[in-house]
Amino acid sequence: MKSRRIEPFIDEATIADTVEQLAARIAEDFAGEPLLLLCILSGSFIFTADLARALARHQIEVEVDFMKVSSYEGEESSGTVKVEFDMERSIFQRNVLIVEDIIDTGRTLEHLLRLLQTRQPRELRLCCLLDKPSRRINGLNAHYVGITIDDLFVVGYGLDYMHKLRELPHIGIMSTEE
Ligand SMILES: O=P(O)(O)OC[C@H]1O[C@H](OP(=O)(O)OP(=O)(O)O)[C@H](O)[C@@H]1O
Ligand code: HPA
Repeated sequence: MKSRRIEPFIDEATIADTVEQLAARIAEDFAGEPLLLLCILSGSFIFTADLARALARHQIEVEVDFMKVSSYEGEESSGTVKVEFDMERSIFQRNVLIVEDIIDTGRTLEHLLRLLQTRQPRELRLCCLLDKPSRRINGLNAHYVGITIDDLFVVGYGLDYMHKLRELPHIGIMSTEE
């Protein structure tokens, strides 16, 4: 039977510093302007909560909305993103910041950005805590990137392995061994 091993990777203090630095940059760019944070469920729920509070410390008022999407490739559905459930608010002529825990291939975000652009936001930007650029299949880049990592499978701080381990306060590298 395979056993699961989780090796410490990014500790709580480093995550907190990273969130603070991201908030400082975002606050500089959106000073005095309203901002709608779009939390992409499920993995981003912890990051979004921390980012929203860090932005409040920088006097940025936010609204928070949620969306759940899944991307899939197949003969018929290639190139689409399935909206599992949509956000409540209109983004027409609003400043929107998509909040993601991780960008891997970039497939999910490429499709989501295309969909959201059709709703004509004033400004649409992307913030991710973790970025795995070596896995990218397209030219997608986030405006705000927390930490760039190698091609590793990471868990914790919202990131899951088979719907588990999201609750870990730090981020670990998961491997399986016989
Ligand atoms: O760049 P990509 O290759 O598209 O991968 C990134 C996506 O994968 C993860 O979500 P996942 O589909 O695992 O769902 P979850 O957030 O509910 O865990 C992550 O939260 C991103 O949305
Ligand atoms: O490294 C990862 N961990 C968890 N979920 C993910 N989705 C894309 N990459 C990852």
